[in-house]
Order: sequence, then structure tokens, then C-alpha cells
Amino acid sequence: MVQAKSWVMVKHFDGFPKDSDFQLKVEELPEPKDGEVLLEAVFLSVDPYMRWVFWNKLPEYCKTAETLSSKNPAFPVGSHVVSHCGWRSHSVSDGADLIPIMADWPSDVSLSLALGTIGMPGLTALYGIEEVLGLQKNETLLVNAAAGAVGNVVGQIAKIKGCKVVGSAGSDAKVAYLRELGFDEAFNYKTVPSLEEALKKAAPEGYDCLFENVGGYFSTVALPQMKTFGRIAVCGSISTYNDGTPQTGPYPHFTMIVKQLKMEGFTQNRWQHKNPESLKRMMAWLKEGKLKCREHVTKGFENMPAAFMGLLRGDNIGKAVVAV
Ligand SMILES: NC(=O)C1=CN([C@@H]2O[C@H](COP(=O)(O)OP(=O)(O)OC[C@H]3O[C@@H](n4cnc5c(N)ncnc54)[C@H](OP(=O)(O)O)[C@@H]3O)[C@@H](O)[C@H]2O)C=CC1
Ligand SMILES: CCCCCC(=O)/C=C/[C@@H]1[C@@H](C/C=C\CCCC(=O)O)[C@@H](O)C[C@H]1O
Repeated sequence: MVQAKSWVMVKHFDGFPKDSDFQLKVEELPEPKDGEVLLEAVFLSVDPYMRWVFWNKLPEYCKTAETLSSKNPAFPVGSHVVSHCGWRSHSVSDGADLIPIMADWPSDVSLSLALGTIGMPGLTALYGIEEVLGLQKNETLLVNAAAGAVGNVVGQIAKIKGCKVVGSAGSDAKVAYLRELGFDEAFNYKTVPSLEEALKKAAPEGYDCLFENVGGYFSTVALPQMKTFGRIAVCGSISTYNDGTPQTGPYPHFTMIVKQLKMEGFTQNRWQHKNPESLKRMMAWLKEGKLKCREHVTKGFENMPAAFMGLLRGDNIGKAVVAV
């Protein structure tokens, strides 16, 4: 018998999540039956979409876990997987929801990156750029929440593709990090006197592509800065996730008509058939030093809600993860 800890939601979020919305539970797990495995979490992910998933109670939360005991030959004891079975320290799985960590994962690369650059957020960046935007060499790309898990990879891949990259982020330390990564222009959207002027100054020629992570006011100001026939990949709209009442206009349609813009929302799982090849490609970039990784690590399973709320507040530079 193993004692498993899990975080559950005891009250629906009302605006920004609070400590009292979460509760830590402890339960005894049964031994795995034939075909099952017992997993122990090594790293757990906190992601913005969990603000919604918690509410809908979808079994989506992601973690890397090690197999402790196994009655499923596909997952031998000591092997590592990405699992989607919740904010749990231990879980029993029949293997259906488990993704083995990429074969030949280098021993000097932390497994936590399977939740970040070499995982879901990295794939989001890659597919947003290649499948949605079709970004071309010498184009100018704008990305917001640029120092976060998805945004920093967006900027780095766009540089690999020979583009001019402008990033916005919410602190001077984040802006310094973007410059370190090779972004051509970066600014702190919280302290610039005018967002419109900052966007114009960074790219007087206008933007071919916008990788949209933030939405809301940022989007309203950025759209008129697009070039005619500009493309926008709507990946997220984090500035609206904690709104009690939905934000209302200005609405984008007039600008979209005048500028003849193309806007497409997406989730990265549309291209999951490409994941094995894509992850290999990104791991190669990482090993060649073309893709740098930074993480914001919170220690301790008991600190999951704090890590999650910190992410929504913008505490993280790079991917926010919890190390058990
Ligand atoms: N479509 C898809 O398949 C996926 C979409 N996403 C989306 O991509 C976006 C980025 O996710 P991810 O990289 O994991 O998260 P991040 O690591 O970027 O963390 C979230 C960041 O959002 C910024 N932020 C928080 N509140 C606001 C606000 N009110 N206005 C502007 N920025 C804010 C903060 O950075 P700062 O200090 O710069 O404000 C914070 O660090 C999210 O919108 C998410 O929902 C993520 C994964 C998959
Ligand atoms: C629900 C708000 C999602 C905001 C964008 C985002 O962060 C997407 C992340 C996806 C996530 C999808 C989760 C929920 C989507 C809607 C659920 C439903 O009702 O079907 C997960 O798939 C990982 C990211 O691709």
C-alpha cells in the first residue's frame, strides 16, 4: 500500500484562485493489478489552462513520473513517463494515458523539460509558428508573455528561422532574459509609458506575425500595428482568464478588415501525430545550443497551489514546474 497525496478543488474559482479553493487529500492506493503500473511523480506542471481545467474537472494535469512497480510490460520499473492523472504524488494507471519519455533522452538533460521546452509548451510554440503562422525568413514576429514557457521558445525558434523578434514581458528581469536569448527588441509592458509607442518603436515597419498569448487590451493595441495581410496565431488570452465578468470591446473586426488580417486559434494537440519527430528536432536544437531552457522550480508537492497562483501572477521566468 502507498499513501498518495492529491490536490483537489473544494470551491470553484471566483476571480483569481485562492488558497482556500484547494484542499490536500491523502489516500491509500491499492497495489497495481495485471496491466497496471504504480507511478510516483517526479516533476509536476502548472499551466495557465489549469485555471479552466480545474473548473471543468478534466483529467488533464501533466507530470513526469517514475514507475515504482509495474504489471504492464510496456512500462518497466524505473522507466519515466508523462502522465495526465492530476495533481497527485502517486497514481495507478492502466497505461492508456501514459506517454513514455522520448527514447534516448540524454542523461544530462533534466526530465522536467518534458513538461516544458521538450514537451507541451515547446510543441505549442513550434506548431504555432510552423503550422498556424507559416513564419518565413526575414519576417517580423511579435510575441507576448514572451519570457514564459511558450513565449521564450516562440522567440528562439523564430530567431532560428532568421526572423526579427520582438517580445513583451512583465518585468525588467524578464526583458533582460529575452535580450540574453537573442530577441531583437524587448520591453516591459507594465512600465512603458505607451504600449502603442513601444510596439511602433520596436518595429516601425509593422508586424508580419503575432503569436498571441495574452489577448485583451494587448491585442487591441497590437492589431493596428500589423502589416496588411498579417497573420495572428491565437494561442492563449491569459489576461482574461481570471476575469469575473468578461471584458467587452473594442472589437477586432474593423482592424481585421482594413488590414486584411488572418487570425487562427489553435491548441497544440491538433498536430500530435507529429510529436515524436518534433520533439527530436527540438532536442537536437537544445543539444546544439540553439535552444536555451530556463525553469522556475517550486519545491514540494505541498506547494502546488502556490506555484500555480505564482504562474498566474507572473512570478515565473521560463517554465513553471514543481519538483517533488
Ligand atoms: N493553445 C495551446 O495549445 C496552448 C496555449 N497556451 C497559452 O499560452 C499562454 C502562455 O502559456 P505558458 O507559456 O504556459 O505560461 P507562461 O509561462 O507564459 O506564464 C504565464 C505568464 O503570463 C503572463 N501574464 C499573467 N497575467 C497576465 C496579464 N493579465 N496580462 C499579460 N500577461 C499576463 C505572466 O508573464 P508577464 O510577467 O510577462 O505578465 C506569466 O508569467 C497562455 O495564454 C496559455 O493559456 C499554453 C499552452 C498550450
Ligand atoms: C480552456 C482555456 C485554454 C486556453 C489556451 C490553453 O492554454 C490551451 C491549452 C491546451 C490544453 C487544453 C485545455 C482545455 C481546452 C478545452 C477543453 C475542452 O473542453 O475540450 C491542453 O490540451 C494542453 C494545451 O494544448
